[in-house]
Amino acid sequence: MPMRVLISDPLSQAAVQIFKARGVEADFQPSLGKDKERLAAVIGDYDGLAIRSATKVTADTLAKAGRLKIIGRAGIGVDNVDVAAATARGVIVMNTPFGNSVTTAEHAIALMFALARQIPAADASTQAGKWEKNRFMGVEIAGKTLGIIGCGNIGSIVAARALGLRMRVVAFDPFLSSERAKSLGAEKVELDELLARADFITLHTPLTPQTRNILSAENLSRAQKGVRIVNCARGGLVDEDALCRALDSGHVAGAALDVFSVEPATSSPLFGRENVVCTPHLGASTHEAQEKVALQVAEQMADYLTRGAVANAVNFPSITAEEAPLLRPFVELGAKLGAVLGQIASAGIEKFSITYDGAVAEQKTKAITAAAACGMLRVFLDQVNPVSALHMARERGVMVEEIARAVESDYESLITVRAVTSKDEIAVSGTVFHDGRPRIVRLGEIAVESEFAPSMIYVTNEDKPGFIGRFAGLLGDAGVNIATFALGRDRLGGAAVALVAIDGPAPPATIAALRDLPGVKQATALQF
Ligand SMILES: NC(=O)c1ccc[n+]([C@@H]2O[C@H](COP(=O)([O-])OP(=O)(O)OC[C@H]3O[C@@H](n4cnc5c(N)ncnc54)[C@H](O)[C@@H]3O)[C@@H](O)[C@H]2O)c1
Ligand SMILES: O=C(O)CC[C@@H](O)C(=O)O
Repeated sequence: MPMRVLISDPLSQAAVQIFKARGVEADFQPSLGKDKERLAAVIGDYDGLAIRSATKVTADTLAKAGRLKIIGRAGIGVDNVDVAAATARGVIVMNTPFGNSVTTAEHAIALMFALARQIPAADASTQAGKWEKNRFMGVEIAGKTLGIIGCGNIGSIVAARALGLRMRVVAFDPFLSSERAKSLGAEKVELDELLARADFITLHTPLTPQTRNILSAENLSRAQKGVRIVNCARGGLVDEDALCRALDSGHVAGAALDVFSVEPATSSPLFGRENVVCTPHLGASTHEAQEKVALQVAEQMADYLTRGAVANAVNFPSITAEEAPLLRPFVELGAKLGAVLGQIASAGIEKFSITYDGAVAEQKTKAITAAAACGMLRVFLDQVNPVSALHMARERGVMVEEIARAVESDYESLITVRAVTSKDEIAVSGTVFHDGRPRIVRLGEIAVESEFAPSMIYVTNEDKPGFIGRFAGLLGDAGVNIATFALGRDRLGGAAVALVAIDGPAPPATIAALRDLPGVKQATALQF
């Protein structure tokens, strides 16, 4: 039976030709993705689903997709796909990480000019026959400072364009090395400095727990008076209510938004303001970019469906069918240990190392290393996959080291991941017992044994009487149910760690309150 792909969003028709040429049947139904029920009714007939951003692939949709093997996103963000549910069902999710970068960077620059010269309001006024020459006084771009939050593919292109416009560029990105910043012609700074110096701020990060509301009321208040903000990345990076208040007070002189916390955004308190420019998530919408991403996604999907080749998958490590059963639990362990490092790191990671002790050192450790680096990077980058993780780490100036030793330890196999940050060094070790389940067995130098749970809290504190009672009491008062509680310390009265599995994600307010408990040095919510 021929492979069948459904194209449920408005992709370039060029994709259909590629599928046909590769012997894959393609149904082009570009508005189907907006109709959740119709999509659920037909999805069971397809091996592949090619989408942009309108189709929401939920766990419910996936539950009806018995035949589905692959979801191809013609674009970057896969936040409209429940990747965890797809992974659980063995469905590969792939994207096209670079095809629309230039186009989106150009949109950010276009929005910056629109803001600086009030072009939309001036256009409306002129076309209404008013000729209000004195009403629209703009600001010059040259000589101004552009603050780029998130300097990956798109942020780097924006930096190059801004330098060409004779702007000064400062960038905040925990994964940007000073050398890389220098080669881009930008100055690497911390967020506070960026806020204090930027005349224009442009956002180019994925939406993650760390970046949600990165422009919060507090951070907006730290920005220069008269700052102008551009968001072409993801809704949710800017606190929209706080932005309204800052625009009302005049602290923020203007904002240009391509993305919104709820999309489609058909109403918003931000609408109707002269100093706000809005576009309906058009960042990637050029003929050139759409042609590129459609061709690329069709090639990648056809390659997988006809030859089993995987490229740009966000949820699939490269392991052969024979290696899979032996390697899978260690790959899972590596990914989770990496995710711990990424989440507890308090500063940019400069070096990442992974040490294999015992039997695991004889395995195909490259796949585990890739999974571990991917787990760490995925905290910061939404399109990283195990195949690209090491390349992306190096590209961001992170040194990666792998050490395999056939030495004896307390465990048959022990994996330790270690990160050197600009502030400190952190390490976490784990193993897989005979039940096949990965466990943490050491945090830093402190032994502590815990299985992984979807939501956990990691705390480091001074080993003093009364701490555990206060800790558990605080969680209880916040309605947070403890599933398991693992403790360790280096010596009586020394440094202690707690690793607590909880039922559901930790509320940020609870984590903040934990940090205020006497003796607590660090409290971090972990998600796996
Ligand atoms: N508006 C659109 O139509 C459109 C089009 C394409 C991409 N996008 C979005 O633009 C964003 C950037 O895309 P990209 O291809 O440049 O991604 P990228 O992964 O190449 O770059 C993202 C950068 O953000 C940095 N980052 C992560 N967490 C951070 C944090 N807490 N603080 C500061 N920096 C952080 C990463 O280190 C990385 O360098 C994505 O969210 C993507 O979905 C939007
Ligand atoms: O497909 C689109 O129009 C938006 C794409 C963009 O948000 C992306 O993440 O690539």
